[in-house]
Amino acid sequence: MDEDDHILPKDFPELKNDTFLRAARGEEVEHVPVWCMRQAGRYLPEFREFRAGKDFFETCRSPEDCCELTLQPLRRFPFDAAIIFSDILVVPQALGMDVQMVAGKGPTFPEPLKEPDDLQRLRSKVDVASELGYVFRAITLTRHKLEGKVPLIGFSGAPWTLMSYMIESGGSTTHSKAKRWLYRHPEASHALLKRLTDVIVDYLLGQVKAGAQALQVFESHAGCLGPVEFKVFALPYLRDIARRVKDRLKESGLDNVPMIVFAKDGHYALEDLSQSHYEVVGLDWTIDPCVARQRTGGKVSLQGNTDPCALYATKECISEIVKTMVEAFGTRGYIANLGHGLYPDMDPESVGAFVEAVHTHSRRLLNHK
Ligand SMILES: Cc1c2[nH]c(c1CCC(=O)O)Cc1[nH]c(c(CCC(=O)O)c1C)Cc1[nH]c(c(CCC(=O)O)c1C)Cc1[nH]c(c(C)c1CCC(=O)O)C2
Repeated sequence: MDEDDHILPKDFPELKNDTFLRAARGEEVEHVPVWCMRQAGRYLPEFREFRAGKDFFETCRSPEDCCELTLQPLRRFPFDAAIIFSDILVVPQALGMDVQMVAGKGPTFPEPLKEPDDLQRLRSKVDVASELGYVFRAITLTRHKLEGKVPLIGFSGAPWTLMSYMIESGGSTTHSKAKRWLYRHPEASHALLKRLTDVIVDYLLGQVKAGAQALQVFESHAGCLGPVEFKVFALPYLRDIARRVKDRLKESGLDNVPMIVFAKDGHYALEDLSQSHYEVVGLDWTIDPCVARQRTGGKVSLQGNTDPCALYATKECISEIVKTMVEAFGTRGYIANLGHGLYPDMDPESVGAFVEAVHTHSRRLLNHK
């Protein structure tokens, strides 16, 4: 047995940089914290080298590999947070579904859910400790190996986004198979969303117990719903997750952790999202920062929202874009990030320029107050 198998979720090294956590809670900071979605990814040559020839979910099931991939971007850039290397699709796997990562195609479900009867194929009770214990072990190991440098973020996919993958089998532009369920089988849809919610609550709680210091919930497929469907099939479950995770943390005598909801292309729901028990609302790049501030009324911290493609610009341009963004969001209650994940063809130097620009411009603004 590897010595890491004995690593326990206690006696973690003291946190040295809590800027991200303070910004999430709307407290004062010395600079605006920054991290990037998909910061552990294929744009890094060391990531490509490490992952070469290995199955994606095999990697996800190895705590040592997840730890190494989580730490890689932090060795290069002064990010203010780490996000555990894993994937949102480990939850459908825990429910008993087969998911493959196909090179050049992305995630694929060989036997997707087709009709409500297919729900019987799902495990009726999911013991997250045994099905997803490998993620908890990855988090605990990474918390130790991070040496308190920055906080570690855990995450999950949101119920609607996971449901759409389980029905579509993979990526889709219309999501029409999954949306068909919403209109044709609303009861079965709610049954599935409820089951996903129950697993996600246990899963997120387990991540905090294992050492996650913040949680992000990815509603990546909010954009294919409209405001009415979102209110019925997404928002109630997102709310339920935040409320139940917070209640359960309290019951367990654990400290609250900041929770981030990222509903991509879901700004039609911004007001609702800002009142759904999450401390932070993540934004994609299609919304103006000032409008987002207005519509969320200072109730929550905001995270985002540089267009990932802005990283194809020159260093000087990136700096200007970041300056405008930080000035618009303001330095309080703000976490800089991209509006979605980094792409594999991006230049690591541009990521470095982005991080540096956030720190430099925000420090300048804060020093002039
Ligand atoms: C929808 C979604 C997925 N996974 C995730 C989402 C939500 C965020 C979003 O909206 O993008 C979340 C995710 N996936 C991954 C992370 C790790 C942490 C990080 O952000 O650095 C996170 C937070 C690793 C990953 N997950 C995946 C990769 C790339 C594949 C590889 O490493 O071999 C990584 C680094 C694979 C994956 N996983 C998924 C897709 C669509 C793909 C294929 C993407 C592609 O091929 O470009 C599902």
